Amino acid sequence: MASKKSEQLLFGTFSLYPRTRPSYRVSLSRMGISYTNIDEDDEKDQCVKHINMGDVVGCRCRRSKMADDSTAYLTIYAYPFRKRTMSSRSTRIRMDFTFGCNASSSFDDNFRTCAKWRNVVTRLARGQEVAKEEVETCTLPESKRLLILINPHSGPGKAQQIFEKEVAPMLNEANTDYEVKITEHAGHATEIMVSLDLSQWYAVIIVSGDGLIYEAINGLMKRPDWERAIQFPVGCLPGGSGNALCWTINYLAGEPVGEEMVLHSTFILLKHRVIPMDLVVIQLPTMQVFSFLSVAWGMIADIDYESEKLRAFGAARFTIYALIRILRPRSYKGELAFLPKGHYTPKTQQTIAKNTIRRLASREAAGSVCENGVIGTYRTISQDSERLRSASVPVMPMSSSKHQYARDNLGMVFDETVKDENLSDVNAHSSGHLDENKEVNGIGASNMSYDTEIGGANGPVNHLKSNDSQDSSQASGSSPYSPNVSCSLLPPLDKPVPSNWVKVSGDFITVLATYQPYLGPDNLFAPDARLNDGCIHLLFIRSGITKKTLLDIFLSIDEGNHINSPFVEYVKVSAFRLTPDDLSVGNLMVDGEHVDMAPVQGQIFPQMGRIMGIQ
Ligand SMILES: Nc1ncnc2c1ncn2[C@@H]1O[C@H](COP(=O)(O)OP(=O)(O)OP(=O)(O)O)[C@@H](O)[C@H]1O
Repeated sequence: MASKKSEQLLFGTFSLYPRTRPSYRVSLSRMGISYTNIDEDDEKDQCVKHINMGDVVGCRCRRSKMADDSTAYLTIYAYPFRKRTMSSRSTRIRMDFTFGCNASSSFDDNFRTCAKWRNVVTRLARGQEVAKEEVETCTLPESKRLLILINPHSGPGKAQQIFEKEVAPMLNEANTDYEVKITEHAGHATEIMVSLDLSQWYAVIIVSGDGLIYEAINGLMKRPDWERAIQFPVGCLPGGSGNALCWTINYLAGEPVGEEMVLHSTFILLKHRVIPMDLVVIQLPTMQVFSFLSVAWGMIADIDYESEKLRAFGAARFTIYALIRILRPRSYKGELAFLPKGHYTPKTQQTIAKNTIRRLASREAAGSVCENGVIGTYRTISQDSERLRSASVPVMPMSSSKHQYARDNLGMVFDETVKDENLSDVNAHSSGHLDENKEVNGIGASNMSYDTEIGGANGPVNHLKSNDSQDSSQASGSSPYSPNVSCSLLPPLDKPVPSNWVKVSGDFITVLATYQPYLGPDNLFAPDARLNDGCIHLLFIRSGITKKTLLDIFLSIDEGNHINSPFVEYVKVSAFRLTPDDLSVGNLMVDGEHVDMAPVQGQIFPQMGRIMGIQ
């Protein structure tokens, strides 16, 4: 396996722009690109340098603006980890490497060489397999556009600016075609997803907070073809104030969280991976929604909803409001019922094993290796190291016979939108002779149609099929729930839960059902949760604890240590029901959206959706 990764696929002699000397021997393997100075006169800089394929997002061929220059250029864009100054933490930084090919006196020949390298590098950077015998004929991956939905009012109102300044340049580096739509009103993303011709797009990318992701997912579920539509990949970039799903995706991908979030989230998108994501069907008396994040009641819901008035503070609004609510705690009466995944033992009867959480300690990246074209990161967990992402591969094979969306082969487009500042690292040392926008007539044109896609949607998951044992009232046509998803574990809300469910009643400070580790910046509520682990992670805190204890619990959420508290019950379940006693007080939040206070129940639907991420 190791030898296959290091197998040399291509090699050649190049210069390193902007200099024409020395010459470098450059070789390409599945692990990356290595280059060594082979100019005997130049004794400096003789060591082998390596660009890790896992760090590469894209590659472009270019030519000089000088008409008589026959050199063709290959620019590789990579985002390796670098230690931050004055910090033990690492974040990715942008680097570009431009190799000049001048082996022939003919520009066309040199360009063909660069195009061959570009095609192989682009595929490897996206984690696609390239066999040695395919190298000579390898083309760019097929292309479909990304639909970018931007909410101009999310978070501090900077989503559009963030996209234009930080995201668009990276998409261009990776030759990714996209179209931007700015949402015009609340509910617009739902409308777009209800009527979108999904076959024309690779994925929808939400540049907003979790509210717009919720709209997009529920828009897909409103379609007559919802069973297939819900498999349409959704990606996200942090433009809101909470951005819980972005935190989760970065965390589970082994990328840094909380620093340079836009850069790291975009980096993940450019790997073009799609992975399954659990959804939870949430039923209230008058509606049914499809949740990807959480249901919160009590203190956590109060912080989320009532801190809206502090929106201008960005993510800090949650911390400020949490402190206010810890000083003035409220409790709420109700009954919580749930169907545990295994045997449930209340916390008071358990031995609390402190410091045993296998959390991912995401800020302690210790190094990186490349595997399957994706960088894998070792993170320090206590004294051990745990390998993340080693098995990361495209979820949906390109050749899947179940692929439902017609492939869209776009013609060659030389990207006119790439601005000179994308070349700044190179041009800073040059007289700006490279001309990326100049069309290379006829050369390799058939190879230069490009594609943002490696996967696409798979066929629908069978667990969504109707189930006759489902509650009859919902199947009878009198149900307010649409579409008629088979919730075999959930009785009608006005009927008692089955006897194998556990019931807990009394006064609660908060109840949280979540299916993602992060629920917001530094809010690692369920450190063990994964995007597709088939579990609802149910946490609840009962009243009767001191403000100091409550403060300690909240202060330990950023590392996920709160689940070790004897006062925090934590259980993995398949379904739950929450019945508040008094519907006139408190807040109920589904995925951060406020809903009318009412009894609520939910059931997990493993791998119902698709998300762009790396696992
Ligand atoms: N053009 C618009 N004008 C007003 N509201 C909009 C517009 N586009 C979308 N919305 C609404 O804005 C709401 C808030 O968006 P979103 O949740 O994405 O951001 P946020 O609340 O800042 O982030 P987070 O949920 O991460 O805290 C959504 O419920 C959405 O319906």
